[in-house]
Amino acid sequence: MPIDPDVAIGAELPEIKFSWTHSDVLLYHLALGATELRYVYEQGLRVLPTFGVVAPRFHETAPPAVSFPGVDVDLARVLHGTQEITVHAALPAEGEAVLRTRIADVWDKGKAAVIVQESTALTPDGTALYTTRSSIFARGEGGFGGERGPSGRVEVPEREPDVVIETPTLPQQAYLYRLCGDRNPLHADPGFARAAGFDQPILHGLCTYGVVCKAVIDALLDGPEQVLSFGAKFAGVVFPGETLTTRVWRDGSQLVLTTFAADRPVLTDAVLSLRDVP
Ligand SMILES: CCCCCCC[C@@H](O)CC(=O)SCCNC(=O)CCNC(=O)[C@H](O)C(C)(C)COP(=O)(O)OP(=O)(O)OC[C@H]1O[C@@H](n2cnc3c(N)ncnc32)[C@H](O)[C@@H]1OP(=O)(O)O
Repeated sequence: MPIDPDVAIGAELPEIKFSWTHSDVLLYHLALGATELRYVYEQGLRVLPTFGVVAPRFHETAPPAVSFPGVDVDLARVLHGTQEITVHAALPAEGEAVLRTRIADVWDKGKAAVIVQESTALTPDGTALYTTRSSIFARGEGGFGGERGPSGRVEVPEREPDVVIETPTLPQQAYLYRLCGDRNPLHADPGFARAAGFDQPILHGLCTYGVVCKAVIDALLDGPEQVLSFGAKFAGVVFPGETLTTRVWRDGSQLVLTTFAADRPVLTDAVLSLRDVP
């Protein structure tokens, strides 16, 4: 059975020990389309909080395998569903850490399975650097008799957005972003993309996630250190070269946002929470 929730839920995945340098951070920022000196030059480098989600596998060159205890799914069926990161302190430009991950839930959506993972990155002295919660949406893998799970909708205010941000992506964005540790052929190989049901390769969800987080920081915040957490649902695919339109509402100590590509929602249920920076 490709999915066995009794085995999967609660399973601990092997720890990942990892380290990163300025060069990794610079490449990550460039792959998001950064041109600002504070993101692309090692002196005075500011680290985007979303770097945390790619840092553990940054040097991976093989396509990801969707194979965990109780889960064995063809990569072509899988889409990134949701992503959240909470950074307990601003990320340094270099360091080392260990990532501990468990499968938190497996939901049965009938036509799909949603596999939820939670991870914590700890520094060598045991301090929690950041935590993440993410899900993958495995098409055609539902119907195993599991619970349906929550719908997880975030209310968007009815008023007009406080700010609207336009962010172009590059035609070669996915080719660049592959160098940040996700060599899923879905983002480069037209034949693989067609077999997965798309007319052309699609952009990595985590690339959209990083591009939008950066755009919001640059438009509205004092810097990346002000982000406590950022979570979003990948509600629609983005094709490299499309322009992203992000509608942002201020809501106390958080920002609620929705991102569109053309008129299609691509990031929904998106909330960026602010840290009090002294
Ligand atoms: C170990 C490594 C593993 C590999 C990790 C991934 C590697 C990466 O390289 C892969 C990627 O980056 S893929 C690119 C990023 N992701 C996307 O583009 C997905 C975009 N989303 C979609 O196409 C649709 O929303 C779609 C198709 C996701 C859902 O659309 P529909 O089929 O129309 O579903 P819908 O009828 O709207 O909802 C059915 C139930 O599913 C829940 N749901 C919907 N979208 C979800 C999402 N994105 N994440 C989690 N759950 C989601 C709905 O809530 C609904 O459940 P319920 O009825 O209980 O509310």
